Amino acid sequence: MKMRSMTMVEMWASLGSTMASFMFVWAIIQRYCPPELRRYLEKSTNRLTTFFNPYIQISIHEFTGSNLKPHKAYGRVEAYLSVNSSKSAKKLKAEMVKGSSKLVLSIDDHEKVTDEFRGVKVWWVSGKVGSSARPMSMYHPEPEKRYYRLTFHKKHRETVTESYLEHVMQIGKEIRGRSRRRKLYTNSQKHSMWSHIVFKHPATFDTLAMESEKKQDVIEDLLAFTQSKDMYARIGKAWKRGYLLYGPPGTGKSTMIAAMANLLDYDVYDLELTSVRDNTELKRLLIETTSKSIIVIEDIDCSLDLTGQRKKQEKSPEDESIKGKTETPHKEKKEESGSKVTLSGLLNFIDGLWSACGGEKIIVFTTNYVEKLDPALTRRGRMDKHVELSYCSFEGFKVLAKNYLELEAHPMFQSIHRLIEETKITPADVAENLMRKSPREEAEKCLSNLIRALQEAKEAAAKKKGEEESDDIEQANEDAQRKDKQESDKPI
Ligand SMILES: Nc1ncnc2c1ncn2[C@@H]1O[C@H](COP(=O)(O)OP(=O)(O)OP(=O)(O)O)[C@@H](O)[C@H]1O
Repeated sequence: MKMRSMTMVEMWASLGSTMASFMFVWAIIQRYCPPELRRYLEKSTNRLTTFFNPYIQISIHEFTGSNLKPHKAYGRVEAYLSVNSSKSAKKLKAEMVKGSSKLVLSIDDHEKVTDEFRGVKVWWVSGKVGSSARPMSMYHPEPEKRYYRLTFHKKHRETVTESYLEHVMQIGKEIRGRSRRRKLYTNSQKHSMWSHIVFKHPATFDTLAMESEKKQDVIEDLLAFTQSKDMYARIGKAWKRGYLLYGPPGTGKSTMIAAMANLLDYDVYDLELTSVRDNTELKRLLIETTSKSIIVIEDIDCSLDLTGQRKKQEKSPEDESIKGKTETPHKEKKEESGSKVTLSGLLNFIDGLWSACGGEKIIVFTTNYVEKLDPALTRRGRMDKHVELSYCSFEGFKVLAKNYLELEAHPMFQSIHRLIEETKITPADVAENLMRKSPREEAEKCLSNLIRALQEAKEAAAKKKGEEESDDIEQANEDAQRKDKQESDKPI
């Protein structure tokens, strides 16, 4: 027994001295060897260890090369590990994501976690390079480059590369989708590029004042669109759908776009056409939009003189550039935009080759004056669905009364029902009257405000109609007198 323990001690002592000698030799090599020989030795040692090492490693980097955008795969691994392995990790990082009050946990740098998939054990470790390395310059230190490294036994190569990684990507994508904050993009004139803020709008189809049948039709159309990827591929059509929302100001066109984005969980790109310099810039902005998004051009009739352009285009080549016209008798006059976007550029934007890039996109145009639009723009195929938003009906009022006053029925509803059917009032005006001016204001007060507004609107309409009728009579009299005079002036 004594003999055996002596042997162990000796063995450890000899191993220790071998290690020490090896380290010494390695230090000498590092210091005195020419770089070429050192690199050769490093390579050979690496090859040797790899040959004997039964484990395989896969690294997933946040950035590679000169890429400025982080790799999707890195984000998905991060999301996957934050949920699946953060419970077993001993060192975690907690970060507050901008715009959210929730702390997001992820495994800390150089922390190792274990995961299991179909009985296969794998290890993940997070790391970073760059920050501690020599800075590129005092003013431009080399940015930190983070990565995740996956280690597994070589006998599981097939399971890991063919199934496990796909599983991680899939789950990571779902987790990111759930925690994703949607964005509202707009194109700024200065840099002609998209800038964004977090998109938060409370509007839903439930809070939208609109006939329920019409509403249901739009909801079904939108949902059918999102589930029709295969159908679009089969018929060889780009996976996009055009909506034209039209109706008087204050009838809920913008509100409906917000409800659409909330229903589908899409980002919104609010395209200010008058800020787009020309067709090339329009194309570039389109290419930069991501999938699962709604691209909106509001008040299309005010953004460009589309009818004027069409006439000119009939005479001149297609690509003739015409200055964006901002004049409109109905809307506020906008500043001279200097935009050279043409109708053909806009049509290309909707259904040219580039419009198919990215997939799953909805394009929405809004206008107060549908009759002013060029038919080329609104024809089916380009604008697949035309939705009219109109004056408030009694059904619409009931939605607003529920939203604003939490009322589903009230004796005063009867008068409102009668008046609203006889009057043209926008949902925006109804909403304005139903809004409590202070938290203590009684619902009855708001309902009487609305009744008064409806009566005033009815009287104003009757007065206008009376004036128009007397104008018509006056005009008819004048016409008759002129005709009589012409008759009497005729030579007999
Ligand atoms: N159909 C509606 N349902 C619910 N709220 C509405 C509706 N229409 C208007 N509103 C209310 O009126 C406000 C203005 O409406 P919105 O901006 O959606 O109208 P619009 O038709 O887009 O007007 P414009 O043509 O002037 O852009 C909204 O913020 C909302 O509070």
